[in-house]
Amino acid sequence: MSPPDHALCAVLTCFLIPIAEWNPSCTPQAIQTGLRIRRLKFVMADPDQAGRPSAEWIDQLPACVAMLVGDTVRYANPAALRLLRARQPSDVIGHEVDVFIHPLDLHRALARLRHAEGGGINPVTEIRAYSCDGQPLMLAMSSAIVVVDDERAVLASFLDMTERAAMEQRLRQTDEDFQRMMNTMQDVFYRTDAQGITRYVCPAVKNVLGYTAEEIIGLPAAAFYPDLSERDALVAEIRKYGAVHDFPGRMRRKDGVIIDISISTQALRDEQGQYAGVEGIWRDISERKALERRLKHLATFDSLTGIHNRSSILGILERLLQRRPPLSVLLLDLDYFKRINDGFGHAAGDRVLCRFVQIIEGEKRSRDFFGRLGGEEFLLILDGADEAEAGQIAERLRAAVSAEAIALAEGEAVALTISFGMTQSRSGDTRTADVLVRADRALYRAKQMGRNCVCGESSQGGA
Ligand SMILES: Nc1nc2c(ncn2[C@@H]2O[C@H](COP(=O)(O)OP(=O)(O)OP(=O)(O)O)[C@@H](O)[C@H]2O)c(=O)[nH]1
Repeated sequence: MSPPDHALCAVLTCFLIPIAEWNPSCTPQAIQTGLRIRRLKFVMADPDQAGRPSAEWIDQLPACVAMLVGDTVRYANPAALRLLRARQPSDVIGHEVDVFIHPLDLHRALARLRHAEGGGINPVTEIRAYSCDGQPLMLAMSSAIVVVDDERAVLASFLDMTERAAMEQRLRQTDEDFQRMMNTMQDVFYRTDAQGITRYVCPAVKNVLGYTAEEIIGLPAAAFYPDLSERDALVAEIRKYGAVHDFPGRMRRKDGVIIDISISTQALRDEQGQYAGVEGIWRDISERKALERRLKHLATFDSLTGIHNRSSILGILERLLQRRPPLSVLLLDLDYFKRINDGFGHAAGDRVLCRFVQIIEGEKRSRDFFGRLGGEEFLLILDGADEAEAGQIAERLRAAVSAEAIALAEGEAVALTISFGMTQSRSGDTRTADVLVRADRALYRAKQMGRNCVCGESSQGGA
């Protein structure tokens, strides 16, 4: 094989092998044909006639082939002309090669084309190029020096990589966008496989759980749940509905602290439709949960004394009224409380209120409900207590309060007494007001009778 035969064969083989994979009609036989380079004849004089090789097989090649003499294109096969969007061969043939090469790649490309002085084959390189109508192209080019008709020429073969380059660029861009998004996310994006092993987790996991993504990837997601039944419930829900939104859960941080999270995630399916894991987001909602708990507490409990507030205790009473009697209700009102405020100040009055609540909390039964209706008026619900039992309990509470000299900050102490109005629920009671009106009437009588006593609906009260 002469050197030009060898060179063309090698240059074309660089591309024909991949081309053969794309186009089964391009067989190794076609590559073999490349050995007939000796029979190429080029008409160098007329550009329109130039480059008509006598061997027509080269015109049939799907690979783009061009021949340069000096820097001028002397031959381009139809595939090359199509790629360069030539309307006729003279759009390419007879032109300087630099017309078709991007200025930033020109130096490198020409150096490559001229490089094969030693008779070697230039390895494939990618260059940016232009078609005849100025469209940008990305070409993969290989070349070799050949001698044709005693003239030194460069044989170049190239493939259109424009689509692939654009696709790679899009992929790179998509990947960069994804990484940027992941790096700036506050929430944790994650993916597990069908076995629940964490396959991806974004860097935000460091802020949320205290672990780096590398520490977590490869571990079972279940390892971070303090209660496995919570994770099982999540997975069951995802398998059932395909996705969950704002699913409540908890996770254990690296420092052992349990945090509240919200999970929005969906099931992944493989090509056969089989469950392949989950992909979604955890959001650290510890602050939100703490705020919710705080708001709920504020909405339920009295801020000064910590017991049920008015709406909460009346809600409990309403609920208990639906049940069967016996149910007793005590209305408690501090006696002459205004004098304490006036004599020792409002802050001392607050201290007395708090201590009074502590005494009642300590004396009432654990099943009883105690709440502040407002000011110095309180409600105690004695579930399951009839009139006799309720009377005994009320008397015990009254005695406990009056027995204590309540200490004030200034080293002083004050005596406190309570008046009680007591009533029992009746089968016709449907509204809290029905019960409260009777309790209030009884309390009024207790006040009338000199205070520090318990009055029922019919009783005369006693202290
Ligand atoms: N320190 C304090 N005082 C309160 C609070 N809520 C209501 N009070 C006071 O409770 C007092 C209630 O006075 P009154 O309605 O005259 O009742 P009283 O002095 O207890 O007299 P009787 O109920 O008739 O025995 C008023 O001085 C209110 O300002 C509170 O949260 N803190």
